Amino acid sequence: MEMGFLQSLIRKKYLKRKRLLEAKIRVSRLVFFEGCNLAFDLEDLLRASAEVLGKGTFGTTYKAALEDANTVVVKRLKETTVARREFEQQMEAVGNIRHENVTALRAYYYSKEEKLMVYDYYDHGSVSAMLHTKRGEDRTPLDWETRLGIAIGAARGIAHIHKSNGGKLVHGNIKASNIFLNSQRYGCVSDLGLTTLMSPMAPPVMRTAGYRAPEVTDTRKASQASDVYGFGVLLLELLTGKSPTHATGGDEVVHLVRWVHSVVREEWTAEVFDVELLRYPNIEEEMVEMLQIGMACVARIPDQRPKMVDVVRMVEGVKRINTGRPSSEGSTTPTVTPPGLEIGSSSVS
Ligand SMILES: Nc1ncnc2c1ncn2[C@@H]1O[C@H](COP(=O)(O)OP(=O)(O)OP(=O)(O)O)[C@@H](O)[C@H]1O
Repeated sequence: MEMGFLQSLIRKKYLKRKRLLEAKIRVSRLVFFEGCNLAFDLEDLLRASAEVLGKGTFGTTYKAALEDANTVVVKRLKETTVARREFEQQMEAVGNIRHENVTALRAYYYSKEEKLMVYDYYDHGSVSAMLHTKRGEDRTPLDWETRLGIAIGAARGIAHIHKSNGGKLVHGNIKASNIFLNSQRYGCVSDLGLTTLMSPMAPPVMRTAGYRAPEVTDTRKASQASDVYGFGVLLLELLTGKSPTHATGGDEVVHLVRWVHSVVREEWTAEVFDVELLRYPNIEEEMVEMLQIGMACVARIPDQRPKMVDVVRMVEGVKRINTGRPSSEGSTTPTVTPPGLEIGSSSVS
């Protein structure tokens, strides 16, 4: 539904405080990051016609069409008690990351009442939408090349995040709705660093729960190892075409990681793969290799998961199988073969 951005900001509980909010919001300014060639101020943003893209863990996300014809995405964060200094520090850490596989944070806004983050808009939608929208209907399937590009790009983006800010940065919310396609059709990771600011105390919603590493469910503390787990679930999602948590027809909710384990243990490995992928010739070996990497990333014990920098080499190696390109200079790609995943058991008929 189209509506003025200001209109959406002040509806419901903000209605009463409309005048106060309008006055206060004009005092603070949008803070832009270097290299951002967008030129607008808060007034423009408030005047823009906005469409709600969705409500997520940390707030509501809008697509805002500015009067200068630029379209941006504005994330309006839920109420949080986080102090200005802490918020600004985290925004600086995130906003200064410039990498082709990480969505650039263009600007942010902080006031006591409002916290906004401004990103580029991706008009193809998220990987989640590409994989799951209109299944069973007439749709163009996400081909294997694109899925490989998503995996490689996302891995590179996460690895870059992990070495940023003195190696201390954690994404904290890896999932398909936070991955987009960049102009080279490689994965691009969005929405980083918010868990640090706003650890959600409420139980995670179902669509987030499937990506959560087991240790995060107890401690609520995301880490680089839990990002690796989330990436592993993303790989399994790309391979199976199934959501991280999905219904089987009855009331039962199935977790993708458990489902993949059980299928691989009890049936042919080939049964796990997305039927939409079966039309592409000669990709079986690559899919099995990718499955092995995914399974290694979702190891239950955090210390047993590979580091993201190694995962990058592994997923890049998968692409080389088909292209026949030599592996990178003396690459020491670790090989991982979880039990029951021998290539011989993967006959796709
Ligand atoms: N830059 C963007 N361009 C296009 N669509 C976006 C962009 N950022 C987010 N979206 C989409 O907007 C919707 C809402 O996003 P939001 O990040 O608020 O929630 P989420 O991804 O579902 O959950 P979470 O808050 O846990 O990340 C999602 O469908 C997401 O894919």
